[in-house]
Formats: sequence, C-alpha cells, structure tokens
Amino acid sequence: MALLENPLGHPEKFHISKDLGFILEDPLEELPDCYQVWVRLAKNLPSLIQNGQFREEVKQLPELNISQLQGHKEQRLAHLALAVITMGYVWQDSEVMQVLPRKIAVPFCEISKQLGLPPIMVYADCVLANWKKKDPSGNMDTLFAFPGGDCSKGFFLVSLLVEKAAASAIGVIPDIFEAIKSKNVESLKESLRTVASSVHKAIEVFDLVHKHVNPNVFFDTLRIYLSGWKNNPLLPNGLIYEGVWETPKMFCGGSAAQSSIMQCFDALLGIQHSSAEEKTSAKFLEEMRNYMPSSHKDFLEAVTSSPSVRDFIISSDDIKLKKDYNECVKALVHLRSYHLQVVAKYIINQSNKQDNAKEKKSSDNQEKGTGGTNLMTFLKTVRNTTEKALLKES
Ligand code: HEM
Ligand SMILES: Brc1ccc(-c2csc3nccn23)cc1
Repeated sequence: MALLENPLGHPEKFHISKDLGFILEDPLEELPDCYQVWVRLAKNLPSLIQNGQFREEVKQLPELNISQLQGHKEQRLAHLALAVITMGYVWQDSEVMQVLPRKIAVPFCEISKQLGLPPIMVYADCVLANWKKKDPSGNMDTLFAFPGGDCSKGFFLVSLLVEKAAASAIGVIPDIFEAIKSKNVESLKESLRTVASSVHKAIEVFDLVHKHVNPNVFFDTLRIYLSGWKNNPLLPNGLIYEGVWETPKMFCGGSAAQSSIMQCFDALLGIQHSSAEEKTSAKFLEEMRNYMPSSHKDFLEAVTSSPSVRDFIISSDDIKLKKDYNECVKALVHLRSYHLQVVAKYIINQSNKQDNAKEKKSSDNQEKGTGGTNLMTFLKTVRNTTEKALLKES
C-alpha cells in the first residue's frame, strides 16, 4: 500500500497530532451558550459536592438535545463536561445513585454514540481533553477537577505530561512503516532510537506524580470518583440511564489501559498480550479499546494490521537493529516497572494501612484498580509480557 494511501501517513485524520499524539490539541474551554450550563455545573462540582448541593443542581438542568454541537472539539468538551457531572452525581456521597436522570443521561448517551465512547468518564476525557495553557509561559491547568484539592489536577496533568513526552514517537510511525516497505534499515534504526528516547522522556516526567499527587487523597477520595459500575458491589446491576435504556447498564471505571499511546507502543513493537496466562490482561486491554475515541481505536487497529516491525527485525541479520529494537522494549519495561512502584505506594500501601486499622483483607479480596482489574496481577502480567518481547542479540 503506497504511503499516500497508508492511513498511518495521515495521523491527523485520526484526531492525532504529530507533536501531541493522542492529546486533544488546544481543547475548547466553552460550549455554545445553550450548553454552557453543563460546563458551569461541571466546573462547580467540588464546591457543590462539599455543600451537598450537586445532585439538586443536576436535577435542575434543562433538557437539551445535542443537535447544536458542531465539530470534534465541541463534542469532546460536551462528553467531558457530561462525564464529570455523571461521576459527581453517582458518587457524591455514601448514598450511591442507581438512576442517572434523563436530563443528563439522554444527551450523554447521544454524544457518546457520536464519539464512539461509553457513557462514563474515560481517560480521553479527563486526561487528554481536560487541559488549558494557564499563561504564555506554558503552565497548564485542568478545565475540571474533583474533590480533594489539587490531587485530581496533579493526577490528570502528570498523566498528560507523560502522554506529551511519549507523543514524539507518534511522529515517526509513518517513517517506520516506510522504512519496512523500502527495507531501509538505517532509517528504521533512527526511528527506533526516537521511540526509545520518547519513552525515556516519559519516565523522567513520571516522577512528578510524587510531587503533585497526595497518596491519601488519591486513595480515599479521587479513586472513588473514577470508579465505574461494572463488577462493582455498590452498583451490582450497573447504572440505569433514564430515558435511554429500560435496564441498568455496566461500564468500567477509568483506567489508563484506555491510554492509546501505551497500547500504540505495544502494537508498534509487536508486544502481544495474548498467551494463556496473559488472557485476562489481554482481554482487558482489548476491552479498553472500546473506551477510546473511535478514531484512536481505528489508528491502533491500522498499526496492528500493518506489516510487523518485529518480524522484519527478527528476520534481519543486523545486530545493531535488534539492539535498537531492544532499547525500545527495555524502556517500556522500565516505564511499567516504575509505574508498578507508584501503584504500590498509592494503592497497595494505602489499602494495607487502612486494613491494619480494620480487620485484615482476606486474600481473595485483593485491591481492584479503577478499571476494576485485580491490579497488581494485571500490571505485573503486562510488564512481564513486555519483557518477554526482548530479542536475542547474539
Ligand atoms: C498516582 C499515580 C498512579 C496510580 C495510583 C496508578 C494506578 C494504576 C492502576 C491501578 C492501574 C491498573 C489498571 C487500572 O485500574 O487502570 C494502572 C494502569 C495503567 N496506568 Fe496508572 N497509575 C498512576 C499513574 C499513572 C501515570 C502518570 C501514567 C502515565 C500515563 C499511568 C499509566 C498507566 C497505564 C498505561 C496503565 C495500563 C497498564 C499498562 O499499559 O501498563 N499511570 N495504573
Ligand atoms: Br477516567 C481516568 C482514567 C485513567 C486515569 C489514569 C491516568 S494515569 C492512570 N493509571 C491508572 C488510571 N490512570 C485517570 C482518569
């Protein structure tokens, strides 16, 4: 397939930017006037939840249809604002709401359908579209936040900066497939070095999480608002979307398995989470592709179905090429190992601290991630699968 027709040569067609990757470039901060009520309510969530008024305000919302929303950026801001309102409405306090009122459920499900997203907050909402430049010097802020002070701002923005650091690899994807096609080994080596350095930049940025995300607040407050209603004992049948479906529906809570950039690295390097013991994690990663904007999911599928970079390198007798490939895999293993240490500090230690205060957590009641996964098993499996992809350099 000539590069011109090769979809990978035109990332912009997938709402992907050459320098920001899957991050939404310059997100809108306001919607057309008739929809601004959604943006205002979502922005006031922390104070309205603090004084227990949030749910009342949601019930006062006007019934709006989404026909006036024009273009991808308005749709993304509308999905983000409606998602924030939905999470706040369901999780405002210990009395969990079983029914999402039609005034929010109907437009939220319609805009979700247009974007190919589920009607629940996803990574593409609160990380990829939830940012603005605060001042010309480039300091950033989030558009929306959750209770817990600056914790959600820190968590979302650090994730965004990791995405931004890793995004420099997206720009070389067309070059990688062109190099495979024309068997240009030197060009392929250069592109692989760019991929490895983008992951190293992402690892450096990751460190900011310790400075900007408080572990207690993350575990006790923010994590609750990112929870979903699939396999969640607090909403055992899921959530009723009034005016949309007669029966309750289940959707997974926020997970960075919804991060396209990480799944893109796996697809590009031919790291397959698919063997028997990896079945659960492979299935979860696959399911999370349905929690990405449809254009990003399509891009991942285009990468997955392109000629295998890994097979080309395995069949090559160029040792340096194998070393450059292994540098990319090693960098990904390092990133996932560092992330595991962070998860231990922010979730496992926090959970054990709480257990010591109460009775011991039984072994089968292991901590679950926001995405509902048995998180350490999932994360270790994903990291180990990545490590297995290393090629023999002899
Ligand atoms: C306080 C910081 C963090 C905590 C507590 C945390 C926790 C978790 C947990 C529990 C999972 C398991 C699946 C899920 O429930 O989502 C996960 C997955 C994941 N997280 Fe984080 N995370 C943190 C920060 C980050 C950051 C800054 C990034 C960078 C983008 C990131 C990227 C990922 C990715 C890509 C996955 C999917 C598994 C993989 O591909 O390795 N996480 N994280
Ligand atoms: Br919704 C939503 C989905 C995912 C995240 C997120 C950013 S980094 C990370 N690791 C686990 C989750 N996660 C935040 C909000």
